[in-house]
Amino acid sequence: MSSPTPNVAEKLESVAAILNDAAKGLRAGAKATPEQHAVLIEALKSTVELVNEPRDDISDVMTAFAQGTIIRLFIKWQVFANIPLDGAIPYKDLAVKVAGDVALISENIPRSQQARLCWVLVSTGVLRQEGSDQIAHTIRSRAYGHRNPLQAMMQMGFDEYLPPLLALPRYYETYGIKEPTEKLYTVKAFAEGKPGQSVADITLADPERVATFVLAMDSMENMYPHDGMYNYSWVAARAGESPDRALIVDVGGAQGNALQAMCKSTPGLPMSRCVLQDLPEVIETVKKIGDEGIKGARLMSMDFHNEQPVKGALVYHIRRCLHDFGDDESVQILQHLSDAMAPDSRVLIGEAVMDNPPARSVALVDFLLSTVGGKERTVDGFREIASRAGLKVRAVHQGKQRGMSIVECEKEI
Ligand SMILES: C[S@@+](CC[C@H](N)C(=O)[O-])C[C@H]1O[C@@H](n2cnc3c(N)ncnc32)[C@H](O)[C@@H]1O
Repeated sequence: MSSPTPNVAEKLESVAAILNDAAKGLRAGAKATPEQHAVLIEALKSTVELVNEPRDDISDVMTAFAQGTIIRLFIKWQVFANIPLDGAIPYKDLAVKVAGDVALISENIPRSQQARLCWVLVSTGVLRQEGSDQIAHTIRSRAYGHRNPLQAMMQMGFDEYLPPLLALPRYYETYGIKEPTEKLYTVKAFAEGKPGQSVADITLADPERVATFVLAMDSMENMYPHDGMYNYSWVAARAGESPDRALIVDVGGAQGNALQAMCKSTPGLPMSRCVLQDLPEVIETVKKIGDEGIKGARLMSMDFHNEQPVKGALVYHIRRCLHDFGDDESVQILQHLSDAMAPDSRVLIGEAVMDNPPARSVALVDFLLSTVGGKERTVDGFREIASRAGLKVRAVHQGKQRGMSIVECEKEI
């Protein structure tokens, strides 16, 4: 490492203080809040980046490639599922168990190969080796052992986003170096050899992909909390005015976690006056395996590219949907809400609002979204699409955690 500059030295001292606090908290038995955890992770990552030299960056990138690929393979081959939750298992027993589940492994992958793959994860602390021949879970690997939102998130990240990234050089050679906003000619469609098909059509053609997508949404709920950004008490206060009026319509609301959080944190806001809207495949899944709480809402299949079927609701909430689309389509989606609104209705857009330059997580998501024709936006970007849809931004409500805000819009009169 070259000698640190004073700035780097100061930064290292400030990280030392953060680490000291974290260690004290651990000793006192306190569980870090999500905000404290985020501060710690950001401090550690940004410090590594301060001292990294190019060869360290390259090594980090290669490690991430290898680790992500092996985790994905191990999910597919049921390797994580066959490591006991407590204690270790000899590599040779694991190979036999996995071979029992997936014939391909016994034929094509020698036992030693499994250890080689495990060793990468052992070297990065995802798995733990005991002695010279046994392997065990760590807190970082257990979640990949069974079907759950985090496992689905990892699977979706790899399967849905890596192929378009690998296709980017060819994509730009083919279409030229410009913003990929064409909804039928996305990087994803190109990567899958399906130019001319929308991302939704490509994904919806495969029910397994949809199921993984729906499940992965659940883990994103924790990454993008609902609470603390917007106070819905004014909606509850108006519930008695007209009993037939929908109070909140959650457009593209997936399994309804946002509605559940709103009703839970707002006394007097009844779920029965809320509407959960999503594509038919998603609404059917919610009807079958959704939380009991959300089944109290009106569950409505729809397509937000078409006319909004619920007219005059007090609030149209649309969270983490517009970022999947370029400006023209987002304007069209907002226009359908604008057309359905009463003069006192509000549209609440839940999205990351980008700073310039944006935080790491927002910049990353924005880049990934570019492969499906979507984008994150700055406040001005939201003002522009709102105004094109006949709406005016009243306020931007920011949460404690960066990465999610509510952009509150009203009809422009
Ligand atoms: C990124 S998810 C966001 C889900 C949820 N609002 C949240 O904040 O976690 C986008 C949602 O939009 C839904 N969606 C996509 N296209 C749609 C369409 N044309 N009409 C209605 N919903 C759609 C998806 O099924 C998915 O549930």
